[in-house]
Amino acid sequence: MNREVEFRLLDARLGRDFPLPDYATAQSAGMDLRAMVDQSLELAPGEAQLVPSGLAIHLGDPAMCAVILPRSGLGHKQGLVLGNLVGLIDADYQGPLMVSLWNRGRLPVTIAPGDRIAQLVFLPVVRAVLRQVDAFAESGRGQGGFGHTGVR
Ligand SMILES: O=c1ccn([C@H]2C[C@H](O)[C@@H](COP(=O)(O)OP(=O)(O)OP(=O)(O)O)O2)c(=O)[nH]1
Repeated sequence: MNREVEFRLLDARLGRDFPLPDYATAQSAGMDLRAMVDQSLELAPGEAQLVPSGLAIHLGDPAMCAVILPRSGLGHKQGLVLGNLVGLIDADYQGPLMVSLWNRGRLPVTIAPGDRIAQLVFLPVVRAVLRQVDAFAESGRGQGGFGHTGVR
């Protein structure tokens, strides 16, 4: 199912010098986000910087959110991941989409204007209402967790 999400172009180079965000294949889950920086930037090993995507989105529907995720190739090969590990975009957020880029590798990484640096995935959200109780009804698992079922 396709849902419409409003977005604003904050950088005139998007759609002119660089493609607008789009799905790379018919079944891609993520839209690539580009580094809309004025000039190339270098991330030293261990360094994180907030990089503008040149876009703002407004989901406007509490049953949706979006997440910013690393690109697998960049993360695995160059160690370029996200400083917040995953970026969560709230339905009521209308500001610029920023990408926290973190070089977790051992070598510097150079980012050029327009480089595809991360991906944006839209997800459904279920919002819970908490109900306080004195005790839980028995579930069978109880408090078992953190490996209580063993490794094999
Ligand atoms: O990688 C990210 C993560 C978040 N955001 C924007 C959208 C999100 O809705 C807003 C706030 O994010 P979050 O709630 O995760 O941040 P916070 O540190 O809890 O700040 P706040 O107090 O502003 O909610 O910042 C981004 O642009 N990029």
